[in-house]
Amino acid sequence: MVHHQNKAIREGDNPDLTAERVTGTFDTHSMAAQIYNSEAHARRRREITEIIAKRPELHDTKPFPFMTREEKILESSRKLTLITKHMNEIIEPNNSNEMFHLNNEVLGIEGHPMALHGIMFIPALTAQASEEQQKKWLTRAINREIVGTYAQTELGHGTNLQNLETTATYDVATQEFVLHTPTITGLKWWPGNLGKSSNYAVVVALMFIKGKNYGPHTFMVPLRDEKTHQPLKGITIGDIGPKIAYNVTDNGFLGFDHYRIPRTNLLMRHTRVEPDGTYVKPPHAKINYSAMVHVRSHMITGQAIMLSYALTIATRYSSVRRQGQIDTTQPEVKVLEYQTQQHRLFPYIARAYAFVFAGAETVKLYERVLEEVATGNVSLMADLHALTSGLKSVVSHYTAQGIEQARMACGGHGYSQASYMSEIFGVAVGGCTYEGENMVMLLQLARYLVKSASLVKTGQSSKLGPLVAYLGAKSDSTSLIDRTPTTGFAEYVKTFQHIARRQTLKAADKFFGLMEKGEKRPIAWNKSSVELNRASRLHTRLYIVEAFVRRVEEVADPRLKEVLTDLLHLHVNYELLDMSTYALEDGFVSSSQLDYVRDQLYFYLAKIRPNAVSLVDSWEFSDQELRSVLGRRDGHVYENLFAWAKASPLNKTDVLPSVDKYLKPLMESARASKL
Ligand SMILES: CCCCC/C=C\C/C=C\C/C=C\C/C=C\C/C=C/C(=O)SCCNC(=O)CCNC(=O)[C@H](O)C(C)(C)COP(=O)(O)OP(=O)(O)OC[C@H]1O[C@@H](n2cnc3c(N)ncnc32)[C@H](O)[C@@H]1OP(=O)(O)O
Ligand SMILES: Cc1cc2nc3c(=O)[nH]c(=O)nc-3n(C[C@H](O)[C@H](O)[C@H](O)COP(=O)(O)OP(=O)(O)OC[C@H]3O[C@@H](n4cnc5c(N)ncnc54)[C@H](O)[C@@H]3O)c2cc1C
Repeated sequence: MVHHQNKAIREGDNPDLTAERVTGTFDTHSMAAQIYNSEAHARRRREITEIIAKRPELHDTKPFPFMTREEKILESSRKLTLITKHMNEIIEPNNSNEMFHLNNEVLGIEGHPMALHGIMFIPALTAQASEEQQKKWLTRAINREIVGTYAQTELGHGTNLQNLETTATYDVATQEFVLHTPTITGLKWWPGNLGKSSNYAVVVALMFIKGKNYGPHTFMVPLRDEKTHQPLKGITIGDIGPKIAYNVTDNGFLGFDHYRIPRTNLLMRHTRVEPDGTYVKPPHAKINYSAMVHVRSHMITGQAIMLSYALTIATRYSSVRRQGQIDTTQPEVKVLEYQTQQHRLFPYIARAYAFVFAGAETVKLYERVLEEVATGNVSLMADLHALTSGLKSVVSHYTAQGIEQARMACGGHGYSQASYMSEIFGVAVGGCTYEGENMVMLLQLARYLVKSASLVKTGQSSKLGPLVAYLGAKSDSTSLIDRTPTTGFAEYVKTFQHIARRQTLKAADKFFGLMEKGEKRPIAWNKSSVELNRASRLHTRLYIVEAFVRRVEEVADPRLKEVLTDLLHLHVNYELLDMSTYALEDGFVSSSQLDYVRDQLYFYLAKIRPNAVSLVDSWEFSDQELRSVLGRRDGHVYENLFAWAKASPLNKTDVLPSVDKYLKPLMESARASKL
């Protein structure tokens, strides 16, 4: 038995796909350890996949696209119950990374009845509930004695939290908060699993004490009877209906009619209200936004995974799909041979790697900030907020674009739900909206950048934090890309720094200039906001490049280092071309330098070509996790597409009731009228 570098090779696979794997120059298990940030976790992922493969009760009973929403929810609940019961036989207790993988394999990406329970409800209680409150609720939540969600967004307001309409008015006499929804637009709207599954929620409401509005605060609120699951008196609750995707999650609505909860249901780790109504303010005004920051920090990796699902499907399929010739004397080629196909897919493969490396750094910073905040040190909260706001927006935007490119790269079959592309796109693109609409979050980062620009302009660059220190540096007069002997990636990084710095300072100048001309601050802000968001994007893309460079520098295995270096070359050249307007407009990069960048791009497309399949295989998605006929590991696409079509519910009978009822009579009457 030959041992190949690519560990996905099996006998009996489509030979076209095997041929791709044989050309791989690096060990895919070792690359998985880079992607999943540790050899141990990558190994555990494989072990978990194997355990699941041997347990048919954890497999889908039929393809998701053939199920109704109700069937999917039932099926998902069945599997959720099983994995909850048998969790300790499959994953290490309380290992959230393993849990994430188990969920993706068994439950899939369309959500499940406890999605928000793990992603936001438990994190909100962990970060915001006092020790005493945690004893009361957190243990029950972890044991799944209760199921919760995070209810913040309303029908009328999602972005502007200060204008939420749900109120929590403190009644000193009874020591209770009275939750109330005064209008239709004040109904909570969107919270995942609120509609039908949760019996508790962390609810965000404007807190009023003795007539004073203290702004948004978080409350632990029982919604349904723990025994009957019936809504409690004073609660109006239900599902908001089908969405673009993610339909196994019952996003819901919620209204309160003068609904009373004890004072002690205000989450009081950082904020307190004494029995007499005295308010004790938190060490940082936005400390109770932590559940959002938790998801924003983790969703970078989540988005990278969804982008990689689509790229795995498209790259494997492009290796078995033959269409047309390049040399007309030769047989039809794999569509992956076309430079246009490579240009469509490979830069996104590089982006997916870049995103997962940036995501790992973000989670590390998040965990550090979480620990520090627990001890009262809030000094890094603003940096983390700025970083995650930018990354969340940039990564989800390019992820959606990349998935759509991958879908189109699969031609007509990409449009079939057999590819699973539409669901992957629908789920991923939700990330552009949830946890803060992308434009809004870019503007949050812009506030941080403008403050930093102001330090530069006032000669206080030494006060800049590490993430923005480059703003205080001076650029060379022009980029030295292609002008110096090999300088690694340093020249590219300097060029991206120049572009981000120039745009940030320019946008800040515009904003400050408008104010100097007499515009009020918010008007000046609005009139500068497109330019400010451009700065936020460029700053974030610089961060992503730097995270990629940092990772490649750390890699010791020479084979991995070589292919990751190739990917990084592709990434920096592609990114620079993509933002070339900024580079050209002040002459920092010349058009002849861009020709060099273009040549480099084409060179690295060709260099990566033999490793393309191995690069996507390295994510080690099982067929169960991918749920795509086109993306099958074995490459046997056509026979399985035919089997899939035959299994379509419409093919259960040869003649549909609709034909009997309508089409047959229509044709019969048409024939009769001709007689
Ligand atoms: C392996 C582990 C697996 C874990 C799995 C985890 C994730 C998996 C991946 C994917 C997730 C999958 C599924 C989840 C699906 C859906 C869940 C969705 C949930 C939701 O959408 S919940 C609702 C989210 N809503 C929002 O995000 C609303 C957006 N709006 C806001 O955040 C705020 O309104 C605002 C825009 C930030 C403004 O805040 P506001 O208080 O009104 O503003 P100002 O008073 O003007 O203050 C601005 C001021 O405050 C600073 N600030 C704001 N936020 C923070 C913060 N969080 N930390 C620190 N500082 C903050 C800001 O910087 C400004 O400071 P200035 O100094 O400039 O004044
Ligand atoms: C799949 C999904 C799951 C969700 N899950 C949850 C959940 O579990 N819990 C929960 O509470 N919520 C949830 N949400 C709600 C989500 O967080 C909000 O929809 C999101 O924060 C955007 O708010 P919005 O809908 O009010 O958009 P809006 O703010 O109305 O945005 C509309 C447009 O206005 C622009 N805009 C708004 N304000 C500004 C501004 N200040 N400056 C410039 N432009 C602006 C936006 O950029 C956008 O183009 C979910 C949403 C989705 C799609």
